[in-house]
Amino acid sequence: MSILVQDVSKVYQSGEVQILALRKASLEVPDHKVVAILGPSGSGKSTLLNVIGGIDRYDLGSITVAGETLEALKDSQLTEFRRKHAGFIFQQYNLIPTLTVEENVEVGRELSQNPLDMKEMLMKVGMWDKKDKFPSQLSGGEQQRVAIARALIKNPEFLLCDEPTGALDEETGKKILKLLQFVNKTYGTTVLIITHNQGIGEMAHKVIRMSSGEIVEAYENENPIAPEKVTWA
Ligand SMILES: Nc1ncnc2c1ncn2[C@@H]1O[C@H](COP(=O)(O)OP(=O)(O)OP(=O)(O)O)[C@@H](O)[C@H]1O
Repeated sequence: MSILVQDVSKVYQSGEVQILALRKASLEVPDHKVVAILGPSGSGKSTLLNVIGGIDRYDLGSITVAGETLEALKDSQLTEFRRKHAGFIFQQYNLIPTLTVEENVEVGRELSQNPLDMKEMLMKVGMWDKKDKFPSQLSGGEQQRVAIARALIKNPEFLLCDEPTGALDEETGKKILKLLQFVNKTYGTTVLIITHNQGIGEMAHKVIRMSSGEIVEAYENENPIAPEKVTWA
């Protein structure tokens, strides 16, 4: 099992107020799957992704990812885990504006002991011919492709995507989903996608729905559909 989350709870302290962002969440994700995480704003989706990826700590429960039990790791080991195993994609791309496409992807490469080839990576995401451009010279979809290349060049086992198509129109968003599905098939990367778009669940092997910090529904799709057929909402 590539990801095993067992009864995980997380509390945020906001002044006097305690917010229970995760309530005994449990989840199993086998290797090489695409998982969609659905749920309303504030339901705990990002918190779940962040604890799985080792960005955040949790208060109770256990998470095992790629054979590592995360609550047993010291901070430096958790950083090492994150660098080695996890790639992150965000809605707002988070590219460095003063670096070119190639230099941005190089940032991801430098984090890895075993990186993939730069040219191959930029060809795969369709950005080789724009390798010397700066982020401001690219469309949103192109910037997201660069962000995907930056996350992938270190050859992570997991790609954790927080609203990867949230800032994109339908046509561009579907191209990004197609790229994520391609990555899953080609490299065997496990892909977790947070989305408000219910339709994206149709292309996932597994769908989970969150509400008020709980995983209230989990089901599997026997035949995930192609991203271009996803109902866009
Ligand atoms: N750093 C923080 N400090 C305090 N509260 C937080 C923090 N991060 C998240 N929360 C709270 O925890 C709860 C879960 O937030 P989370 O971001 O995981 O939800 P989400 O489902 O990803 O929401 P969205 O779809 O709006 O991104 C919310 O009530 C949120 O306000």
